[in-house]
Amino acid sequence: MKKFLVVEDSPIVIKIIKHIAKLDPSLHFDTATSYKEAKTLLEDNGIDKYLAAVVDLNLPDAPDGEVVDYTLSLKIPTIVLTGSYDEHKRDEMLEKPIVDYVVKESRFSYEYVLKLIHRLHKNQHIKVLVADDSKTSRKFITTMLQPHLYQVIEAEDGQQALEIIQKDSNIKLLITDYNMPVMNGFDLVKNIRREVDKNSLVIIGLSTQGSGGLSAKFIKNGANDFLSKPFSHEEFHCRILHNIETMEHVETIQHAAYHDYLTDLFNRRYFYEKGEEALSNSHKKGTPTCLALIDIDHFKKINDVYGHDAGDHTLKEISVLLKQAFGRFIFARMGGEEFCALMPGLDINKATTLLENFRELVEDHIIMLDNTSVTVTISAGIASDENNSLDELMNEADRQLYNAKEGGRNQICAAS
Ligand SMILES: Nc1nc2c(ncn2[C@@H]2O[C@H](COP(=O)(O)OP(=O)(O)OP(=O)(O)O)[C@@H](O)[C@H]2O)c(=O)[nH]1
Repeated sequence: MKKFLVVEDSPIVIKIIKHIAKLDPSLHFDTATSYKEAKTLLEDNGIDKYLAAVVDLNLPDAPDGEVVDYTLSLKIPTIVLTGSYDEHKRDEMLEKPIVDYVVKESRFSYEYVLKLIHRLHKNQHIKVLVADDSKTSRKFITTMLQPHLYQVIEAEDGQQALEIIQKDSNIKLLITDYNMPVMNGFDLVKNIRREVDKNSLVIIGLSTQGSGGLSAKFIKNGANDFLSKPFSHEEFHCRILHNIETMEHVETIQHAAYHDYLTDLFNRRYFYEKGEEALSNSHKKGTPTCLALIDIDHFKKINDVYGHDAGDHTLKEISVLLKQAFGRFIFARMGGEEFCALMPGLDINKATTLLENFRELVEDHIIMLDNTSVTVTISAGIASDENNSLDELMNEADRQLYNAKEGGRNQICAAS
């Protein structure tokens, strides 16, 4: 992560920021104790070195927030961190395109500033679409989003917005007006929700106050939230932040629910959910499908001889090879040293060839441990689909895996 710049003359404040930032190894910052020093630092290092600036309003050579104007003039996202709460000053600052205005009240204020820095870092990868037929309104919203480093795209009507979203799955937030030509905001939301759910794209509707429950209608049509015009700088950003963070939390939970903690491969739950779906599609289309159960041979020995950490490392290495070999299929760590792959489109001959290649890949792969290196082998059982259920395929593959183990391991057995 890029560095941030702290412009602050109080040694105590610098010490607190240093202390809190130390707890997070991804955070790095430079300090300047005056306007002059900040200027020299930015001229010497270049503005691209900094993600953002955290600026005190009252410095010996800049007593009235002059550094804020300076960093903003360089288009550096600027967070004001001030010791005094002055309502007038605060309103004056929030008129400028600053990221936020934070009062040094407690440890939480500093933690909040560092959270903002992380947010700015993440925002760089978030695409936002602003749909409004009024150029002035679009510009107004874009101007509020840009200091927060979002990638902003604009659309002039609902139809244009829909087409942009259909083409670009990286758009994570849509801010849309209601009244637009060609397609209005409600129809836009309804159309989007046929394809993209609330956890993949946040939609915030814009409604004008006194316009007869537009906000509720937006939500009923599938928007995550709404903003009533006119809204304040802080309300705008709080709503956006709240919704984006909720989406990110859901993403984290979904990832944890479907992935194995050690290897980050998909887990049994994912395999059964996606596998049933894929198998039923294959049955409908009449395409062949094979299922392989793969098991590392004598894995217990790795743990016993080299320790549990070496065992974990081996599982991770084999998982990387699995991703390479089965990346286009549905595959998962089912538990322990057992993996499973469902291969729609492959008949038994093609599946056997793929598994044979994988067996050789594993056999030839050298796993580096702390003081030594090892190789392992795998055995696998393959079952082919003859309108069988996933459980039946699994049982047959398990019988074939048993044969492979009994036959001396390091081999593939397939149901004929
Ligand atoms: N390090 C590590 N070991 C694990 C993990 N999950 C399961 N194991 C170990 O995997 C070993 C599996 O041993 P067995 O079922 O006897 O199988 P094996 O030694 O591979 O022998 P065969 O399958 O018959 O070739 C056990 O010792 C488990 O403790 C894990 O996440 N990490």
